[in-house]
Amino acid sequence: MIERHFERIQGYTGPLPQRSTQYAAGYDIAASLSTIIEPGDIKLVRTGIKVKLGQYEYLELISRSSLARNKHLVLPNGVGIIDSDYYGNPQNDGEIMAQLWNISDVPEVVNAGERIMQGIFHSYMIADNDVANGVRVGGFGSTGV
Ligand SMILES: O=c1ccn([C@H]2C[C@H](O)[C@@H](COP(=O)(O)OP(=O)(O)OP(=O)(O)O)O2)c(=O)[nH]1
Repeated sequence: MIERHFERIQGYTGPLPQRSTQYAAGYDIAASLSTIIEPGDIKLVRTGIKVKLGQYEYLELISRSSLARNKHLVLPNGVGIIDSDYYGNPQNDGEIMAQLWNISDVPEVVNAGERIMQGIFHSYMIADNDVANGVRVGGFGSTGV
């Protein structure tokens, strides 16, 4: 059986991500800490959540469309990819981080408990001649420039 589920990072007591309707594709993910993002700044917002994935699976992290409309916060990288080997990494235990860019000219506040992202499970394929054998130690540039 493939294990695929969300877990809390140690110390976080908030809710686990949920889908809001029977046919929603995305699991809504909330900020775990209130964060102020200054105009033009990009910040990593904590979620308190990690995700256990099966082999050849990833979680696609997309912002909720209301976030851009209501708060002028967007993902500068378009989408975030949460790799299965990010789970439990020695740097931050695999905490899912929302990388948010304030495109307005006023400071914007993300409140703890506010649903900001959605996570969608996907599977992927690899090439026949794939030789990758590195071990992930973190995220956000941990494998080099
Ligand atoms: O929005 C994001 C994007 C990435 N990550 C985490 C999970 C992912 O598995 C890891 C690496 O992401 P990515 O491969 O996109 O970043 P990179 O800049 O290539 O860094 P690395 O060298 O660590 O792979 O960082 C997040 O928490 N949120």
